[in-house]
Amino acid sequence: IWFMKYRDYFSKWEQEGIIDLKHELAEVLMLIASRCLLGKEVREKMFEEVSVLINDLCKNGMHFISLFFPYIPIPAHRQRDKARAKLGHIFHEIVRSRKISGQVEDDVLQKLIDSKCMEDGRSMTESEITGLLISLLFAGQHASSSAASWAGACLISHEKYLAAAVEEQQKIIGKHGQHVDYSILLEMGTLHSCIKEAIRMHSPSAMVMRHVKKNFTVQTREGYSYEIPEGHTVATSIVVGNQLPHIYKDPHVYDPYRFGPGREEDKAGGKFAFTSFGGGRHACFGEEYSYMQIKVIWSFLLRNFELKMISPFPEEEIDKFIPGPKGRVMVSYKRRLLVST
Ligand code: HEM
Repeated sequence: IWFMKYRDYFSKWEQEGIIDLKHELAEVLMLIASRCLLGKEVREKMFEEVSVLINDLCKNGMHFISLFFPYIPIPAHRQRDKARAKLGHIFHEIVRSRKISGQVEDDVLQKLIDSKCMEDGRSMTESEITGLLISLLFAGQHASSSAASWAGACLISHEKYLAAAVEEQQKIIGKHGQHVDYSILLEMGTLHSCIKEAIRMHSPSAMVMRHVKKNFTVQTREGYSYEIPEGHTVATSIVVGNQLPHIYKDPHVYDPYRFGPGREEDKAGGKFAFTSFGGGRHACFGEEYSYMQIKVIWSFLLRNFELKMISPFPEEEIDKFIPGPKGRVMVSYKRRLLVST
């Protein structure tokens, strides 16, 4: 499904041209989210409307200030709340109409409708389903779109790794032709490392937070001890963690081979060395899904287009808690069809 969606989407590109990579990837990922998460009602009848509302939600609800003061009355929060209310109304209606008509679909929305509460076996209410669906979209779509853009910006700007990723695609085409499936995606080790390195350097999530349920002690590498009392909230910076020089050699250098055989700096660094997807019981459950969809996009683009970055390498959106590349990421493209080596 993903491969077909991407092929359809990118078929509207001309023989050659210039695009804003960030905008294109956000659009195509929204299409995928609407196919896999939201269901055919949104896809067929209200894709435009829902895309605009989700964009409003992401644009206005991702400021750092929202993390600490989520209800502070600022214009961005008013826009966010308006979009959330409208989305709530739309999903409420969809869930209600599926329940009344008995219509069953193969999507995440249906899984939520059919699920039962572990504690008392009851079904979820329409407003609980709506809330979960929106938080899934919020958690997934925006982070994946940021990661896919960073992955592209890093790849296109580093000729050595771009060439290695293209060569890997050529070898895979030699083995499997243009067909791509789950097991073929697993063979794309170089592309996987290029994406992972972009996510390490430009993590879509800035920090992970936990509420302390029991006192505990933290021991630092320098030998200092800190008591963390129950009731406190602790936060760890993913950005700092992913750049620690005792774990990552030359952490500011884009070097996808650091994850490869013989180095595996993330694994050698211990369980929590790579925290872009968090860790422990509440680690991101969309990690594998994200890598898969970003690999499908980038294998498709590498096979079908020659790409060149024509704007400067983007800065981070430091005022957002899911930071993407700041401004537009302008890329020129030319169609090609990659063949095996
Ligand atoms: C590159 C893309 C993504 C990144 C970088 C990312 C990152 C994160 C991070 C850092 C957390 C917090 C983990 C923690 O507190 O330990 C998280 C949680 C979560 N993510 Fe993702 N995420 C991505 C994509 C997705 C996708 C595609 C989905 C769903 C389709 C998703 C669903 C979730 C959910 C539901 C949680 C909450 C888990 C819990 O609290 O138990 N994420 N994600």
